Amino acid sequence: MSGPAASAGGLSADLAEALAAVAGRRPLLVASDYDGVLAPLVGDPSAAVPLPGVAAALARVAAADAVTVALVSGRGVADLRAVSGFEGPYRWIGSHGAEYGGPLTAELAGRRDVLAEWLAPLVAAVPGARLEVKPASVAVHVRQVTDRAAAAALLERADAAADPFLTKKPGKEVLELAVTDADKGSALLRLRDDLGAAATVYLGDDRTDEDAFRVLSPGDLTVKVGEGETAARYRVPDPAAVVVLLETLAGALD
Ligand SMILES: O=P(O)(O)OC[C@H]1O[C@H](O[C@H]2O[C@H](CO)[C@@H](O)[C@H](O)[C@H]2O)[C@H](O)[C@@H](O)[C@@H]1O
Repeated sequence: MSGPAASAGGLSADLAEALAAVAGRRPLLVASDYDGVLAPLVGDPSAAVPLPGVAAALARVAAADAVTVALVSGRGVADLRAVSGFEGPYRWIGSHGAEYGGPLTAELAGRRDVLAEWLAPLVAAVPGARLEVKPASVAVHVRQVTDRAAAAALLERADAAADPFLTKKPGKEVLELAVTDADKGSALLRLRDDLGAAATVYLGDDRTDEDAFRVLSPGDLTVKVGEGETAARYRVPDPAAVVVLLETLAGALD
């Protein structure tokens, strides 16, 4: 991954150069994760709103000729649309890739509901823990659990009891148990192929984004937001730097 040398606006000089280079490739796919990238992490998932400037920068990028913007989230698409407030000609990929072109089947919802019913009493027993029922998964959130030992024990219990037909998706202060094996990497490749994209930009901050970073090629541009090991080529410190990155990309595309 690139070194820390900073340029104007807080982007490293090599990232700024890479953005200028990728802006010349069309069709171009610009895809981003949501939580922790376009919206800072907060205690209540329903309060995670985009940073000022994000919506305008995304719209500028999407207005460029032969550029597609995609939102690729662990959230369900309906939730992502509502919480982000984004409106634009975007591709919406939710539930870690399980929601690609429309809603999921009732059969999957039934399996998810059984799972939610089983997890509910475990979560209710831990003050501050939160159960989020999503289209293809159930998420056990512990960000607001002050007893950290109890938080860890809850996540371990949910992890250990999950049957082999579920896909475990650990994330930031959360463990999701999914009823599909979809992942962001497979969804991103599908979208890239559907669009015939010559290059892809992907921004992400969490473990599930590593699936996307890993499937992309050296000619693509991958950016990890924040600390931690990553397969991404570049790094920015936080969502505020993502706004600068998107504005820089929009400027290069104009
Ligand atoms: O793929 P993403 O768009 O990054 O979504 C990942 C998960 O994001 C949400 O949880 C995370 O953000 C919350 C709000 O800031 C935070 O409270 C929580 O601790 C984080 O794990 C969302 O609630 C999940 O459904 C997404 O899968």
